[in-house]
Amino acid sequence: MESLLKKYFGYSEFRPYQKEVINNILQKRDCLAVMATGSGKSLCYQLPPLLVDKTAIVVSPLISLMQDQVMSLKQQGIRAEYLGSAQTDQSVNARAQKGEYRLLFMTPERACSISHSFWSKLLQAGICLFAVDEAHCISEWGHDFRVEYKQLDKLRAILLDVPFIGLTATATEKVRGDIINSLKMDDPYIAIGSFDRTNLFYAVKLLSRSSEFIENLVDEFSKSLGRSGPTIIYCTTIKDVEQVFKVFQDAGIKSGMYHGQMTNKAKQESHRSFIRDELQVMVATIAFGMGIDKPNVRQVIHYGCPKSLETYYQESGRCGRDGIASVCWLYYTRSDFAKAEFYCGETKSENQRRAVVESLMAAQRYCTITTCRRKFLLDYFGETSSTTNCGNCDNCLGSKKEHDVSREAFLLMACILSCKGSWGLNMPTDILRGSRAKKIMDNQFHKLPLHGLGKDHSANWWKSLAYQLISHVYTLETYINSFYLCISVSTKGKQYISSARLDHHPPLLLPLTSEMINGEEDPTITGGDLNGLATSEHEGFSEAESQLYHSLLEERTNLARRVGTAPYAICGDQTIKRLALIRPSTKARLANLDGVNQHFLMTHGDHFLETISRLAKGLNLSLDGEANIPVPPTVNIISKVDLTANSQRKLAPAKLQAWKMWSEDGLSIHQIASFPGRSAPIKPQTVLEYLLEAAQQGCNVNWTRFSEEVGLTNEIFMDITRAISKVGSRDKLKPIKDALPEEISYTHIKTCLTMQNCGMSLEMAPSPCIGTAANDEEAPRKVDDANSKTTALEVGNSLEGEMSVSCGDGLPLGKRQKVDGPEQSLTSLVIATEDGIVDWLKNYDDGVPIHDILEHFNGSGEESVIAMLNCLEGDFVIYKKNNVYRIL
Ligand SMILES: Nc1ncnc2c1ncn2[C@@H]1O[C@H](COP(=O)(O)OP(=O)(O)OP(=O)(O)O)[C@@H](O)[C@H]1O
Repeated sequence: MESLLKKYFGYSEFRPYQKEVINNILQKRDCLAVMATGSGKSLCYQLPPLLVDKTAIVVSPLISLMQDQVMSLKQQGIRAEYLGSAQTDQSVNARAQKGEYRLLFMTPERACSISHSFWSKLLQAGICLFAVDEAHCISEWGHDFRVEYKQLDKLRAILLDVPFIGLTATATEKVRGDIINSLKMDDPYIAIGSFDRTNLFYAVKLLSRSSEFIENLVDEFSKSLGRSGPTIIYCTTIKDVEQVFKVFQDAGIKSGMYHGQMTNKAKQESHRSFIRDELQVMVATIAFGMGIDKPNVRQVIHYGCPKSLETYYQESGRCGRDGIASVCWLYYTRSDFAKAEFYCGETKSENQRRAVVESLMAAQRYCTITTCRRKFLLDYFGETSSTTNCGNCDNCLGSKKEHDVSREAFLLMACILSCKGSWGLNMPTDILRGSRAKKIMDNQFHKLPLHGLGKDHSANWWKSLAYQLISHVYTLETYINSFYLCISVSTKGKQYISSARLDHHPPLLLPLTSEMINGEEDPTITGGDLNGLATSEHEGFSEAESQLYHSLLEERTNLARRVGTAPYAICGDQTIKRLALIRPSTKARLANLDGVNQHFLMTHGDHFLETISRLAKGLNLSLDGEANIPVPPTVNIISKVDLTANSQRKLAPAKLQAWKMWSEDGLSIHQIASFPGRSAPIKPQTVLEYLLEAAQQGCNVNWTRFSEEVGLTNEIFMDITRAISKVGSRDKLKPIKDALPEEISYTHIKTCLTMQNCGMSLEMAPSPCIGTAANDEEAPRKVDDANSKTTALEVGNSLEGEMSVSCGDGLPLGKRQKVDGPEQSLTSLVIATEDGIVDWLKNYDDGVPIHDILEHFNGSGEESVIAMLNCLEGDFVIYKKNNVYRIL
């Protein structure tokens, strides 16, 4: 499963719940996935068809959404299409029913009207799942109810044995129940992921709806231009869209607009330009809601509070779907909350009306709280969050000091209680401000002792206080007759009142909102907060890397234009970030990056490698920077010096020091162990291990000298080689030791294995050293092998001049790997070839670490095996995850 994830999507790991959902789908179980926007729900229905080679049907509410998904999937080398009126290719229908597409998208209307014969043919070809995307549209309790979604249950009777999958980012418990019932799901597997979009910064501000505000917004945006990334500005009315769009356009900012009164063609053009990064800003109504699949939107600004908290979560969730830090600003006016009646206009049932009103109230709360906004959102969606300070919203970051508002809170709550009956917030506010309006006089409220006691604060100040009291549950706001908000004092509030008197109140500390401090709605905007975004996106970049990142983004845009697709469909911003940070120089390194899939590598790999190399040179940046993922050295021919230098960097200081003392200073193992400069002597065995590891890592070792020191004779070397052959494995030392005479020690075995690991064949085996610790110049003795056909010494003799052998010595492969005659079977040396590696890796689903691969292919040198692995990786035949190689 992981292999296909890497091959098609470029990712090396599943995100939470993806694997579980996929496994359940494969077992044909219905599933409901409620996972945050941008959490990777799509993958749950995209991967199964590739795993089982059947078609996945995906029902999606909007043509534009389907078109974008199909475009991206095609860029990933996946056969995908959509059925619908906008489909211009006449052959799609016929090909679809033959099962030619792995993913087939359609609207709910289309799904319900498709002929029986289409379904039966496609069923014959194979349907692996029926996914309902944006499944909350099925529920009257959802914020986006669509009648046509309700019809989908009809398909259960046709698509027998096909698992149904509901996917949504926003579903309260009620909505979840509705989805399950409506789709007639049978004991579904339910995955409820976190709603927390940790990369999003949330902020809210009360605004004064004025041209001054919009101009300020444009100013602020212009300051961060070029760094702020694609932005959506959502407006609540078409009039606002047109006004905001005009100001942005007049300021020379590449902007587009999108609303329901535009022609389809104009909407499509606007949408297309935005996803192709031709526009910096899209000013839109909710019509540009879930239809936008662009993962690199960096800011979502709401000019006016949306009609529900679900809508806000969904729209703000368009931002930063690729996981990069992004910003969501909401500017609201109080009049936004007086629209309940308007929003209920099209509702059909009392249930729907209540749902609409409750969601609007929740949105209002979200705007007016002074506590953590993230926590509020999470609580609303039923997720318990332990933190009260997320550190990534305006309320958590702002230094809102608490003030004692006991007197004012007492007055307001006492006034609400005195009014009795069901009044909105205006009534107690007006009473406190000393109003003598008709409604006050008619109700005799001017005679209340509290009348006029709150003159020193504006009406808005009192309303803000009221919202604070609501969010701290001293007061409550409830709807009467669905639309009219009525304020009352909660039990907690009543307890407070009873503990206080007119002239003495226990302290009540609450943070003041900006409008309580500034007095009025504020036409200024955020004061540089939009700028903050640009910095966070470039976290971890040096100046030059940031330049490279932007040039690569530009390169991707140009490439996308040539190919006729959206830049994000070529690869995500995260991938471009990795490219700018790591700057791979070879295909293997490129393949190893998260986000790089086979299609990208094959289609654009060379182009990006060449671009990175050229741009990095111009910016004086080295290639192959430090990656989080360790990358094997791409060695074809590496000189001894290079390799040793490399290895030295990898060795721990103590080991490196031991190796230097032994090889450069000529000290013996014993001398090193008890070297006077050492704070405490170490065991000779430890020194020996250090030296063997240094050799494994590529440091030059004079094996003649080493063998002399450890008493490894030629006979012993041969005996060990034979024992390994008999045992059939090099994995464990004990069985090898048991197969040998007593006098042959573990040290001998380890030395012999290390020599083999270092690519030494018998041919290269240092002859005199394997003699009897005599001198190196001594003529080689002839040692009979078990079959007494030929001798190691005779073969080894020919290389006598190369007694000092380094691993990774750059010797021609053939020369190093050659093992003559019977020695080959005798020693079980396995020579690496690309096919051989692939065949062998096929046996290990969980992959094999490099160490084991080298150990298995003991007939080849480390660098040649790594070079082969690199080639295979670059060709997307194998891939590496957590330093383990697997077949793709
Ligand atoms: N396992 C993964 N590793 C890394 N990135 C992933 C993984 N799965 C998905 N993604 C990426 O996450 C981003 C969001 O994924 P996706 O579009 O599936 O989100 P979604 O949950 O369907 O969001 P929405 O509710 O907005 O439709 C995409 O860029 C996708 O490529």
